[in-house]
Amino acid sequence: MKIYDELVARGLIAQVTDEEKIKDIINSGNATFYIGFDPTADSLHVGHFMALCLMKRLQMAGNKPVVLLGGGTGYIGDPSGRTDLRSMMSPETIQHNCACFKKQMEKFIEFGENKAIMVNNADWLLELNYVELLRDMGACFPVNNMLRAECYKQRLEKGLSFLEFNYMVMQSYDYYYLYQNYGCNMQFGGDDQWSNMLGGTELIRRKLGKDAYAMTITLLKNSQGNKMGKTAKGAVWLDPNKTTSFEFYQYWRNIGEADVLKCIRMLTFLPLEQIDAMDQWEGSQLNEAKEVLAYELTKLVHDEEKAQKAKTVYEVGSVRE
Ligand SMILES: N[C@@H](Cc1ccc(O)cc1)C(=O)O
Repeated sequence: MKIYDELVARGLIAQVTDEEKIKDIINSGNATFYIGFDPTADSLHVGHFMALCLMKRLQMAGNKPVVLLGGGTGYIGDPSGRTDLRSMMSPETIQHNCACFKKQMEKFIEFGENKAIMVNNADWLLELNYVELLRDMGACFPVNNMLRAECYKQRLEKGLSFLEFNYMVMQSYDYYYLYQNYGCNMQFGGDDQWSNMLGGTELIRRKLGKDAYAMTITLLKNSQGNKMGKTAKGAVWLDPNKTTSFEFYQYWRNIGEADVLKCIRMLTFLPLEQIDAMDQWEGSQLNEAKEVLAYELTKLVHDEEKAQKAKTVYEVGSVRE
């Protein structure tokens, strides 16, 4: 099975700009694609993990990943899909968080010559000149379209500042910059990023007369429609100092029966045939499926030994209860 069909079968694709083209490009390993990560905390979380896994899947199919750290966009803060106003981060916090992200990402993605590359948009965004940017790019952003963008929907009722409204321009500029400097022809991101990504493809089309593509990943939601990867204590982090390997294991081991196969499909690297066979499982077998999910993910994020240990501790705990 080619990579595009695998992504479909795993339920990972939400929206695409041009299905046939994207299919063609990623199946033949001709994409140089990027995903941006804003340094909003000092650790990556489950949503980031999904994006990194997607990068890995595409890299395994011969495509070239560009990881973009949002050391520049972090100065603004993406309002997409958020109801609340983000607090502004200091330059020190932004840099610290970028360094934390970098360290964690190196565990998942192979960087180096002919492998993945990492860039930081602080390198080009922070030196932009305001008037020059407005003259160069401003005409490519129809405000009437921007105001209709899905990502601002909730904000238009509650208030959207000019600062946040400009976020889309920055992300679009990134794509335009990476297209020109790295031959980047595709952008991936969470489904809440769709409008920002279209801003970029449109900018490239208007400024350069070229086609560039965008695809979003399905947001991980449970059967009740709530975003997954959150506990009462907050996000499920990848940093073992913030979420221990046991807590991480426990989170996945305790998810709802209705969600377990979907998560295995979307998040693990187990072969699809093996997952399809689990589709018929019911009752106590679903417990076994949860064990598979928790084990596989703990192994990927932490390591095999930690996964084994968490599994044992969990079993002992549930026998005692
Ligand atoms: N806006 C993205 C991060 C991002 C930043 C810069 C980009 O060019 C692309 C993506 C997010 O909040 O998840």
